[in-house]
Amino acid sequence: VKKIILDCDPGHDDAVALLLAHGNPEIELLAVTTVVGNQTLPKVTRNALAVAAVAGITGVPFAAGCTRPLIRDIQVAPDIHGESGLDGPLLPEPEIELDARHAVDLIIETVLAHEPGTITLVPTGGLTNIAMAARKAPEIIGRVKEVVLMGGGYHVGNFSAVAEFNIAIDPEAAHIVFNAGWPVVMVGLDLTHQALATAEVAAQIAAVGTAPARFVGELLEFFGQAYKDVQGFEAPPVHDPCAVAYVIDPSIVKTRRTPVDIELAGGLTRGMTVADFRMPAPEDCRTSVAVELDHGRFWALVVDALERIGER
Ligand SMILES: Nc1ccc([C@@H]2N[C@H](CO)[C@@H](O)[C@H]2O)cc1
Ligand SMILES: [Ca+2]
Repeated sequence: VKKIILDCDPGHDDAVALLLAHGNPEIELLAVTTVVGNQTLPKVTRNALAVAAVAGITGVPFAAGCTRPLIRDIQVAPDIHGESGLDGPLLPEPEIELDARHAVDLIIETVLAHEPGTITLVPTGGLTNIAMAARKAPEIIGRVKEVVLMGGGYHVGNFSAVAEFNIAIDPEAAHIVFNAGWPVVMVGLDLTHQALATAEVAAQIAAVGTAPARFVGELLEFFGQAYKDVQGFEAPPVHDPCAVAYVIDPSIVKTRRTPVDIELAGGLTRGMTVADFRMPAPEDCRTSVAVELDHGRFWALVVDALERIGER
């Protein structure tokens, strides 16, 4: 079993990542933390609790984190996720109470409470909480097994020509996370743009025939229309569950060990994850980038998780 902390900004694809983590038997979800990103902190936090209610997630602490990036002003993404951050389906009222701790403290306490090298951090939003945790308690850096994050891209951008949203909204936080010294697997847009929720995928999800599956169907319908209107995609790339899928079964995502650093000063390139593919990768390189997705096995994991969740 792989123990993870999911740090997210739900967000349609964050919601699918949370359901995959909850439904897959290989994953032990130790904590869920929220961070400002797709929408403001109150909205993404409410959305995370709503997804928990849809799937019947209990006994897992949910804590809210940073309300704004370290340096930059808040920049949300209503064009893709809507005003609520999870537009499309009707959102149920929360069924669990938010943990009283700040997300940064929950992350630190959870890592320190478990054996070193047993917890994987899975950030699927901006890296503000993760950076703050590393700064407040540097002793967690050596104890985290690895950071498997959805963010960045070595040949693809969405926030700009060369930068990806999760990195670009808080590049200083990303710089801290990529340079902290723990192993980092960057599941970027080069990979997640292969995770398209095609009509066939939507049909497989609908065939599960449960309320949570219908909820995901409605999420993907809104997400798909937004991606079509705003970014001209025929089918939406469901980014965040790709990071969870890598933790479940690394053979589903081909990676390459490659130095990656974050551009902080550039005009055109601010927030860019600069990957250095020159060979050979330095011996001390602890960052990898995701290159190729097994689309069929990825979506089979998502459908399987929904089947296991059942009617919650
Ligand atoms: N246009 C757009 C903006 C932000 C996101 C969010 N940021 C990441 C993809 O850039 C994912 O985590 C997703 O939740 C997706 C699309
Ligand atoms: Ca996200």
